[in-house]
Amino acid sequence: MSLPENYTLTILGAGVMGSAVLSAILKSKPSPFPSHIYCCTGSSKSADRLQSTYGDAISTSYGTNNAEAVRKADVIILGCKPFLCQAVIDSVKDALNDKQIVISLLAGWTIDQLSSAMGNPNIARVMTNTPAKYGCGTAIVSFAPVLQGSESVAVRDAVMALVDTVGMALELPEKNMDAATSLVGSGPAFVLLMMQALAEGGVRMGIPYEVAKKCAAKVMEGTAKMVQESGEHPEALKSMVCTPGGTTIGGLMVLEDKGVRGAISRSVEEAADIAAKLGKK
Ligand SMILES: NC(=O)C1=CN([C@@H]2O[C@H](COP(=O)(O)OP(=O)(O)OC[C@H]3O[C@@H](n4cnc5c(N)ncnc54)[C@H](OP(=O)(O)O)[C@@H]3O)[C@@H](O)[C@H]2O)C=CC1
Ligand SMILES: O=C(O)[C@@H]1CCC=N1
Repeated sequence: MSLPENYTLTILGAGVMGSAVLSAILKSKPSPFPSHIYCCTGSSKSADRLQSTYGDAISTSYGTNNAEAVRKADVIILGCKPFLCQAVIDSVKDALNDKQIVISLLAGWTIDQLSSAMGNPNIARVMTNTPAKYGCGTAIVSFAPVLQGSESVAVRDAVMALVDTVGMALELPEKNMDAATSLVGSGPAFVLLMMQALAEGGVRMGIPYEVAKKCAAKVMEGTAKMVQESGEHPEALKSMVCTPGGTTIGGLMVLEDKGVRGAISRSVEEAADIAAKLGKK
């Protein structure tokens, strides 16, 4: 199984995540590149907004007109909210066929659920995040059993190339997807809370907010880069910051006293538990 040369891509539910992935694809121009991209929404207002943002790189539709865009699709990126998924699928049911490749961005919906709802076994389940829009997102990809064989290597490569445009795409078994939903999908919100708290600490001590925000963002960016480039364990890098009797060890002791480390780890666990329940509602 492989993708047709000039394939058509339809994003069914091109909201925050669907359009973040669209931006990444348009910017990176992966190969093979779709010859036509359709973006489907629920409302005319959202369709108009997408059309004015992306111009003639895409065609848009909404509501009952989405069926036509879905009928033409070789690849469908499913980007609706989990609780609307069944209704969205039902609204285009007659336009679906079992040769299409479906890339789901949804939290909670398993490959089995998607497969039976869409009448199609060719599912790639993806969890990515909002930084995708800027090409610095993360994505975890799991393939349905029917796409795991050597005869589907071209499809897997095409899907990975498409998804890798968000920044970084890694493959994991589906059993890790709820954890990935939390770590990768929700992760930016957890990090933003930490970033805002760092900035506010600076403001509390007299630094103007705009400067504090820039510093907090750059400290996080720089620290992330240092972890990636050095390959060192974060604890080893952390100990290099701690001068004996100095400022950092004092600040870290407050964080440990308040249980921040456990709270962050448990927030990942809590969000993953919620993800596991989302598709069952
Ligand atoms: N937001 C995030 O950070 C992340 C979200 N996700 C997952 O991504 C998915 C989408 O979330 P998000 O992008 O935030 O949601 P949005 O609400 O931003 O996007 C949903 C999209 O679906 C469209 N839609 C609604 N009804 C229909 C319909 N009948 N037919 C076609 N399209 C329709 C909406 O159009 P309209 O605007 O007209 O209503 C909108 O474009 C979710 O399943 C979520 O779990 C995954 C990782 C991160
Ligand atoms: O909050 C949510 O449910 C979605 C999934 C991951 C990020 N946002």
